[in-house]
Formats: sequence, structure tokens, C-alpha cells
Amino acid sequence: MKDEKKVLMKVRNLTKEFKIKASKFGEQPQVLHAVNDVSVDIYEGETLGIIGESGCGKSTFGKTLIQLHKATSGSVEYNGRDIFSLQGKELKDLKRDIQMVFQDPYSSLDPRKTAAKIIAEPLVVHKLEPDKKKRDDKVLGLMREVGLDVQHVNRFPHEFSGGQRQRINVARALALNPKLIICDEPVSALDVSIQAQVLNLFNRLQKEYNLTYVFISHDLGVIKHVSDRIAIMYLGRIVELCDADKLYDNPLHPYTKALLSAIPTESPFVKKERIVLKGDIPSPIGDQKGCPLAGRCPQCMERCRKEMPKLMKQEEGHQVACFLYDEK
Ligand SMILES: Nc1ncnc2c1ncn2[C@@H]1O[C@H](COP(=O)(O)OP(=O)(O)OP(=O)(O)O)[C@@H](O)[C@H]1O
Repeated sequence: MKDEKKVLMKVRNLTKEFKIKASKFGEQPQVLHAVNDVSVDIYEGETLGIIGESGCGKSTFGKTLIQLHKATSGSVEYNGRDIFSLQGKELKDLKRDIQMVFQDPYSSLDPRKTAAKIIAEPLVVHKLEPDKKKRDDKVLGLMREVGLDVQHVNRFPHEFSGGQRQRINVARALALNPKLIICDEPVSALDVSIQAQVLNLFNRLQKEYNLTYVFISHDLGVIKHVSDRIAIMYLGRIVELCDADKLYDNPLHPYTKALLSAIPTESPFVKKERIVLKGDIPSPIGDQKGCPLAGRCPQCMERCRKEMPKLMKQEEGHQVACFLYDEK
């Protein structure tokens, strides 16, 4: 990442709630708090890793950033402009600049279209390359760029392996020269041996095109490999935000500590204490009072059950939302 950091996306108090319909007659509909008051800056050229257990709101956060979900409240600025107020050409331009790559490389590809058609589609939709010959050349160039054999241009998705399919998805996203790519578990559905190759592809493309990534994963190893900074999510909130090189040596939040304690040590001679949090993740349905971890935290204090801690700076490049670090 560059020394001089430019904020590409500024997220403030982003909240996404889903209304859950009443299951029985007479019951009130309930509110599920999927993303809760999230504020974070995303810097140009960086990879912001988002990690947390299943259901903590990672995907909803990514989708709300690009308006696949309509935010309940909060704001997102991209290059200084409020994206929720964009319309017409400005909105179309934004949809070129920000792309998303999803977890399942198969279901996100139309099985009836060839690789050529799939990769060319965004160029057609955005009327970027009306000349067929030039468009075909661009498709072949993109295939080479992501490591696909151009001889396979007329193959259908089922004729490719999982890793190759994800490369088609990446080529399709790249076709529009995006600035920011939201990668939602892009290697989780792939064999471990293939994961590293696809992660290396993401790294190479980032350097080549100065791409910014929001990289969502539940896998601590993957997140460590790709991220410049890491946001740890729990129950819809960012509980810790830290430069990647500091986090693994100095986790502060009790939830992060528990999460990291599950990683096996590199040497079998080094023993590590495993921190197991009691109970399950609470339901995101209904109002929350106090810290979301209060009921499970081994260091819970009186205050934690009543007040919501905010993300606060502890040292350069390290913020945590925990009263253990906020003496009152
Ligand atoms: N369309 C929806 N309608 C209602 N609830 C939803 C919807 N999408 C997500 N949720 C709920 O929002 C919460 C956050 O889900 P989300 O998929 O964002 O989590 P996640 O961290 O990405 O998990 P996973 O890794 O399993 O996808 C969950 O409780 C989920 O059930």
C-alpha cells in the first residue's frame, strides 16, 4: 500500500436491518440487525479484510456498500460523493467503478453462456466497446490476464474447474476497469491447493491496476495472506480494526483474542492457550443493549452490559471497541 493514503470510500454509521415477518397471527414483525452502525474508511490501493463468524453481517455489509441491499441508515461516500444520492449517469459510472466477486463461482455464471459472452457482457451493457472485433480482442486479453487459456473462450461454465470459473468472474469484473472490488469469500468454495493460486491472482492484479479490495472471509489464514488492514466483525459491528501486521501479535478485543487463539501454532513444540467463549452468538433479532459480546466475554464488566463501546484508537493503526481499554 502507498505511504500517502487517500480515502476512496468513507462509510459512516452504516446500518442494515431486515424486517422479519411475524410467523403467527397477532405477532409483531421483528427487526434483524445485520449491520450495526459501522464506520470505516477504505483507502485507495489497500485490501481491507473483513473477518467474522458466519452470520456476523460480512456479506450484508459488502452488499450494502454497493447498494445490492438498501441501507437502513448511515452514509457511504465514494471519492467524496454520497453514493446513496447518485442517479442516472453518475450511478452507472459508480457501478463500473465498483465490482463484486462472489463466493460460488458457478452460480454467479450463466450456465447457458460461453466464457466469451460472460466476460463481454459488462462491455455490452455499459456500451464500452461497440466494435465486435475490438471487444473480442479485449475478452481474449482479459482471459490471458487472469490466467485462462484463450483456446477455451467458447466453453461453457460447466466445462471449467472451480478455480477457472472464479477466474472468469474476475475477468468479467476487470472488464470495466473497476477501482474497487468487493470480494465476498471468493476462495471459500475452492480446493485449498487452488485457493493460493487465486489469491496470488488477486494480489498481482491489485498491483497492476492499483485496485482496492474489500475482502470478506471467515478464514483467518486467507485474511492474513491478503489484507493490509483487518476489521473484525461480531454481531453486525466492527469490534476491532487494525493493521494486518499488528493484529496477529497484539489482538486487543476479547473476541479477536478468542478467534486468533484457534489458529494452530507453526511449531508443534509451541503450545498456545485456546480461549473458548461460553455460549453461542446471540440472535441479531431485536434490540441490543450493551456490548454485543457481554454475555460471552470472560472479562465482562458491569458497564459492558449497559453501554455500547465505540471503536477508539489505541495506537497508530489500531482501534478497538472495548471498555477494557477505555478507563472511565
Ligand atoms: N435477505 C435477508 N433477509 C433477512 N435476513 C437476512 C438477509 N440476508 C442476511 N440476513 C441475516 O443477516 C445476518 C447477517 O448475514 P450475512 O449473510 O451478512 O452474514 P455473513 O457474516 O456474511 O455470514 P456467512 O459467512 O454465513 O454468509 C444473518 O443473521 C442473516 O440471517
